[in-house]
Amino acid sequence: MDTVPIIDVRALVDASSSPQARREAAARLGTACRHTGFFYVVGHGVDVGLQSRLETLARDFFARPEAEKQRVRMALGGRAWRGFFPVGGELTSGRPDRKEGLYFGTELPPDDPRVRAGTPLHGPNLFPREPEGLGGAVLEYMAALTSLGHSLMSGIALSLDLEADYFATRYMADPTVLFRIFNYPPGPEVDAEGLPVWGVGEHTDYGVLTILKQDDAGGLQVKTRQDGHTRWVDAPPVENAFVCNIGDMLDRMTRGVYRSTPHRVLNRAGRDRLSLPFFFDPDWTAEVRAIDSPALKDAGADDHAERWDRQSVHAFRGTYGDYLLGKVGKVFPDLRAEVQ
Ligand SMILES: O=C(O)CCC(=O)C(=O)O
Ligand SMILES: [Fe+2]
Repeated sequence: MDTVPIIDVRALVDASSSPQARREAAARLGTACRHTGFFYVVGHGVDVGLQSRLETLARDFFARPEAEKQRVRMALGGRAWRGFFPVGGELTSGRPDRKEGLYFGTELPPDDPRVRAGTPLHGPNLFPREPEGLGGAVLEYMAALTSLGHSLMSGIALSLDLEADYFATRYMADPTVLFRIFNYPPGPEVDAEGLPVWGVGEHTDYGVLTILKQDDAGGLQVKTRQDGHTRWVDAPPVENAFVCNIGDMLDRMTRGVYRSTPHRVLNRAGRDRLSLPFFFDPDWTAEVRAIDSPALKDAGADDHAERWDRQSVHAFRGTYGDYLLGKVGKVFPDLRAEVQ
C-alpha cells in the first residue's frame, strides 16, 4: 500500500444512511487503518465556507508582526497550554521544528471544576484580538470537527466488530480536544551542517484520531511499511478532503493492529504552508485499555524498538492525561514546570 486512500464517509456522517452503507464505509476505514494508518476523508459534511473563513483569518494572523503575535504567547496561557509559539519554539525528538503556531483546546470557563482544581491543559482559550472573528471561527470549527470525529470513530468501531458507540461511551464522552494552526515558513532544506530542517520531524500522534486540514502547498510525508521495508510517501493536498491518521492510543487499544503511523513535514513550496491539525483524543481521566474483540485476535508485536521515540505505547499505565503530560514537557521544555 503505497498511497494514502481516499474514503467517502458520507454514510457515517448522514444519520439517514442505511446500515449496509455504514458497514461499507467502515470496512474501508478498517482496511486503511490496518495498512497505511493514514487516509483522506471526503463527503465529511464540514462547511466549506467555515473552512475558508478560518484559513483566511489564520493567514492574516501569521502575517502580522512578531510583537503582535507575542501578545498571545503561550507563556500567558499558563497551565491551559494555549496561545502562540514562534518558529523554532516547538521541538520534535529534541530538535526545533521550522514552524510557528497557535494552540487551542476545549473552551472552559474559569469556574469549571477542572480549571479551578488547576488541571493542566484545561481552561479558556487565548484568542488574539485581531483579526476579529478568529476566535469565533476556531470555536465553530472545533465543534464541527468534534462531530466529524465521533462519526469517524463510529466507523472505526464498526470496522472492529464493535457497537458503533463503543468509543463514544467508553473513551470519548468528554473527549480531549486539541486544535492547532501551524504556519511553516519556507527556507533551506538543510542547515549549516547539512542536516535536514523539518517543518515537523518524524513522530506519531499521541491520541486516537487526528483530522488535518492542509492548504495547497504540500509537504506532508507518511512512513509506510511493506514486506519489512519502510518507505516515505507523500500525502499531497486533495480538494476539500481531510487527512486522517490514527494515534498511539488507538494503536494501544488495538494491540498494534491499527498502527499509529510516523509522519513528518518538509515545506518545499517556496512559500508559507498552513495546516490545521485537530486531535480527537480520549477523556482526560480515561485509562486506555486493549479492546477485547475477535477482530483483533492477530495482535501485532510491541514495536517500541523500531519506533521513532523507542517508547512502548502498550507498557504505559495511567490515564490519558498522564500520558499526554509526559509528552508536553518534551515538546515545550519551557512549559514543563507550568504543567507538572
Ligand atoms: O502539518 C502537518 O501536515 C502535520 C502536523 C502534525 O503532524 C502534527 O501536528 O502532529
Ligand atoms: Fe502529527
